[in-house]
Amino acid sequence: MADASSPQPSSPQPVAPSDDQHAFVVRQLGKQFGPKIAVNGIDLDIPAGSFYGLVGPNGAGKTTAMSMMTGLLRPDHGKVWVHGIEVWEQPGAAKRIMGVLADGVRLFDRLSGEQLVTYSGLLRGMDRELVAERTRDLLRVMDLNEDAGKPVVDYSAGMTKKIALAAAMIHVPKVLVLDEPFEAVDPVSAANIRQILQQYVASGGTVIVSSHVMDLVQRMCDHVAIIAQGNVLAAGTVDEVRGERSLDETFVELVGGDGPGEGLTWLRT
Ligand SMILES: Nc1ncnc2c1ncn2[C@@H]1O[C@H](COP(=O)(O)OP(=O)(O)OP(=O)(O)O)[C@@H](O)[C@H]1O
Repeated sequence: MADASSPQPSSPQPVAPSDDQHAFVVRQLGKQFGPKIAVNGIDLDIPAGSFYGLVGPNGAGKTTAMSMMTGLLRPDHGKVWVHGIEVWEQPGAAKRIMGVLADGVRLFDRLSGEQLVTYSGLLRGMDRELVAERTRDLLRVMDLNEDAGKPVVDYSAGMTKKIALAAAMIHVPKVLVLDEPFEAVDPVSAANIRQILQQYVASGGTVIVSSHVMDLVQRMCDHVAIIAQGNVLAAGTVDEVRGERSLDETFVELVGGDGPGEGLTWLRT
């Protein structure tokens, strides 16, 4: 029996990373909404220069985790460092080195696409001419030139995703955190965006994407974490996580793919 006078093992304390090898270090990060534990004290180590996929079923806690990692949603507990900067201690410094495509966060959608991207650059304190030059490039690669003058509120879902992505990139952050960047985006634009992100990673940047599309994550990412019910079930390089199987098979096995049983017996024609 443990001696009551001897020191008791304390719960693991978040430890600040002392190196710059990690874009993100996440320790014991948690969030609860009423009775629902959305994120259950997760740990993640995201190497600098990696293309990192966060995958999980609907409601797994991906958006909640990403929001806490990027300073958009205050955690109940735990800590996050981005390139060694503690996000909730130094939010200004942390946000300066991040570009974020958030899910469900309202944009200034009365602005035109061009104005929105320009505004993002100017808010970051960038030089006006540089902003104009990069805005032109971003609108071109996102295939939004023709709609540059249209209010974002009138954009389609895919166009809105692309303009928000452009706004997240204009200041050349060290880390891009993108929640479902390809959702609703057409295949040609998605291929362009993938190529841009791959070049960005090759130049030393880090990309973290959430996605439900396992095939895409397997092809595009070098690291992956599988999240379900607020817990990290597996994390590492894509090859470590999937082993001999496809990522899709690993995902279904880890997350549980019993299927709907008899399904909807009445939905027959
Ligand atoms: N603001 C909120 N209030 C109450 N519950 C919330 C809130 N945000 C998220 N949740 C709940 O937390 C859980 C995790 O949600 P989250 O949006 O993080 O999942 P997700 O993995 O991003 O899902 P999806 O892939 O469907 O976007 C869900 O059960 C969701 O209903």
